Amino acid sequence: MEGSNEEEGKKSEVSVIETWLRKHRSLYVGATRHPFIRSIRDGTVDLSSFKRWLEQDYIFVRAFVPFVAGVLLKAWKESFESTDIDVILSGVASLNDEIAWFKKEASKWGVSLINIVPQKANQEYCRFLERLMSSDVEYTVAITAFWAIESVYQDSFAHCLEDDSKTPEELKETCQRWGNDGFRQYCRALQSIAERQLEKAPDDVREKAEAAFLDVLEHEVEFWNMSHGDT
Ligand SMILES: Cc1ncc(CNC=O)c(N)n1
Repeated sequence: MEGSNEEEGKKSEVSVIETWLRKHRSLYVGATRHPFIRSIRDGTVDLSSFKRWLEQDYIFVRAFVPFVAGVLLKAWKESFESTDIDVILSGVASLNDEIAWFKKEASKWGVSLINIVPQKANQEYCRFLERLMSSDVEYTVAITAFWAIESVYQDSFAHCLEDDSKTPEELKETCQRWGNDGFRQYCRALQSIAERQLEKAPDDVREKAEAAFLDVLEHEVEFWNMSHGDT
């Protein structure tokens, strides 16, 4: 019986996020199985591409900190679940380690992190984050984008650590950073917060969140594209 689930107030079996992942499968795969990631996984990665990614990602991560702080602020104002704060705060804490890691990793590769020029794709991605920090963007939309941003990295780098991968030894630590089990669980925690918010959101907010999810995927593809160095 069509619509009976809703009439009885039951949740449909397929979650909102699962529905989106099915609907936008090719874009999701494009963001998580990008040629740059595939090249790490098959060991053919060009080290100048890797270094370019490292420099640009450091800039991105610095801009990501205030974004996550903004999500924290929205959670505090709009959510009645205090555990949301704990999950988001753990994200802030891991960014602190991450920034230290970037500095260490850059020196290992002889890359300088001062005076890096952000490429166009990076600038656009950072501008997108800034727009999401505006107080008129709902917590549901921001937490959905946050989940998507973290999950693309988790899914991409975990792929480079699968049993049959040929990831070069010197890149494994990078892949571990986002591909490890703790990060996977953190992404799942973000996903369940986003899902809970989406289930109770009005249609227009859910549509805005879906648009933000797609924007994240597109920005991630463009971000990986920068590693080619031809933009
Ligand atoms: C472009 C991009 N997207 C997602 C992440 C993962 N989040 C924090 O580290 C990242 N570092 N860079």
